[in-house]
Amino acid sequence: MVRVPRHVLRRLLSVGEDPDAIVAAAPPVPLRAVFRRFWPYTRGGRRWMVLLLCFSVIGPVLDGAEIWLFKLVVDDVLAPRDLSPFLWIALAYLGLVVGSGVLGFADDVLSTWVSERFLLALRADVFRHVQSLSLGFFERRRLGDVLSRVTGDVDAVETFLLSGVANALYYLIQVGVFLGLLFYLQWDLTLLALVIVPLFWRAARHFSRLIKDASRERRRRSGSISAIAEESLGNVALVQAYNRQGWEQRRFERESVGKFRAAMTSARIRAVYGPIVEVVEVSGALAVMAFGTWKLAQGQLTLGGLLVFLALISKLYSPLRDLSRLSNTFYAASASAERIIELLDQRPQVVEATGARRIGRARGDVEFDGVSFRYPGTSRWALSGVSFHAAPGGTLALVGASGAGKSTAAKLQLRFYDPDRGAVRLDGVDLRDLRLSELRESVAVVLQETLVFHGTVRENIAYGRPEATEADIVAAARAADADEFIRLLPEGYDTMVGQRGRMLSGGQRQRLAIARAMIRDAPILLLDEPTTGLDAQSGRRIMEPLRRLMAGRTTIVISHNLLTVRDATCIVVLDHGRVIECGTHEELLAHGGAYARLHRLTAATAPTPVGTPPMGKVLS
Ligand SMILES: Nc1ncnc2c1ncn2[C@@H]1O[C@H](COP(=O)(O)OP(=O)(O)OP(=O)(O)O)[C@@H](O)[C@H]1O
Repeated sequence: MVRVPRHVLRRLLSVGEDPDAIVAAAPPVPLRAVFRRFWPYTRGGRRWMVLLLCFSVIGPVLDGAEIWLFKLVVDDVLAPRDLSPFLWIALAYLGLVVGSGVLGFADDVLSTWVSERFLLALRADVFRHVQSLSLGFFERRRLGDVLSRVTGDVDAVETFLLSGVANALYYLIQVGVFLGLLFYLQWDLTLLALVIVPLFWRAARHFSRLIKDASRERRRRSGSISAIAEESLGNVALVQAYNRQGWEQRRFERESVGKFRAAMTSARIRAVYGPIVEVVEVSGALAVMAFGTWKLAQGQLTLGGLLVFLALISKLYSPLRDLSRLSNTFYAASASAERIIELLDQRPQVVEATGARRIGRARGDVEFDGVSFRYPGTSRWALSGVSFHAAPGGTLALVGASGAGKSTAAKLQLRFYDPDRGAVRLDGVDLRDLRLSELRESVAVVLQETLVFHGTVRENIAYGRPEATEADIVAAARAADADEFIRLLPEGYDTMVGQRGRMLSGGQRQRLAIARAMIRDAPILLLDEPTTGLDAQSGRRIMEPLRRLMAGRTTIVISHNLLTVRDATCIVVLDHGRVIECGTHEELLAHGGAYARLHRLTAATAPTPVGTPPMGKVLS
């Protein structure tokens, strides 16, 4: 016999390490913990599961009865050559077939219903949970991997919990029924047939572990593939402009090859496992046949009895084999379950305090009081002892070099993160004591990168306030100076703007964002570089709607556009996370510091303040 060296076998049946893992594998979770975790999602379908269980008992009983009828045909009709009992045996057989058909139909429909309901509940909950996570989670994780968990891995959990359990029970019941019949027929032959069970069990345990490793690697690679696809297709313009298609392709292929290898390892494990199980099974069947033939010769068994016994043995071995295979399926599916559990175990960094306060409509008094903040996992302070105050209706401008901490301050204002030291207050109340939904309702944002959803212009504006009427939408669009261009679009307010608003120009997207903020009618307005990416003319064009939007609201504006900054009630100059200057335009000019330097330079380089070079280049 050819001996395969151990190390070759190990290499064939196990997955290698990946030193440059794009997506890390989820921590292992014991099978029992996986069950406990997902069992609650079966709520609502449990009584139907009991019914399915009854079907599982009835099914094998009907199967057993069919085989029994075969024994009667051999022993009572064929052997004595007597046709008289045939009619009722034939009728019983027909009845059994019809019964099995009806049962099969009910079983198929009901089990699909139970599984799909389970998936519905789980998927909705996973998505709800992911939505509840703080911005920090999404800034750390690869979006594609999260998507692959929410879609692909969720389905695998169903295999684990419902189909898996249902099948396991079904097989167990089959084994029980057939074992009962076999013992009734010939207890000594049955005992001999059962010798193979411990062998089955050992093989299943060993191979399941190998399968689990390979499946874990497969799911991890699926996550990496989704992540790369999402990143490169989402940034297709950048990829093409920099001719990086080849590089992206190689990254994608590297992960795909990883998945392919893991799939091949799984296939090899299953391929080795199949014949091993078969050899065990055939040995058992042969032993039974030999002993059975001896008993037949001794006259201790009829021919019909032996044939039925052998038919039942194959019926018994089939669920036994399926049971041992199922353990492979269980372990494979548990690799996906681990990825879902890891997702569900993520806790939002920002949580609403119990008994959080309601403030109703805020006045718009914003205060940063000695705020220091470090992004999780970093050692540098993004903000350090930052204090400023914006009175209701006032405009506070945050200026500073790139990386000075302006957007971070905006994130803290929206409570995407909590400060490590100090406090951010709204109307004198620490944001941590406020209801999160009320805080967010108090703020309307217009971001640097305007977010436009795939949908109509109308839907995009109404996103700021879903209950807005048609008149509100048009009024907001007019105030945002967007009504005119919207009416020129092919279908006016019903025009689809494409994913991320691709059908619109940068300035049009920006005006749509202003209309959305306008309709929200919040007391606080957060403008993060609202004129970035716009040419001088478009930049100037949105100034007027912006001013209309800012009127009567507390505005925090992060801008390089000195037109907005000049009018601010207070200008805060940030540098490396610290406030280095603070005052009105005139005060800061008179002070002759960083702001005055910037102003001199921008005045010298640009005729109008709109479209000036980034302040970062000057301050840093
Ligand atoms: N999610 C993050 N995780 C870790 N560090 C971050 C994160 N976001 C920003 N930083 C770091 O925090 C610092 C402040 O960044 P921030 O985005 O607030 O700067 P900014 O003043 O808004 O810059 P810009 O004008 O270029 O938008 C930077 O050093 C940046 O590298």
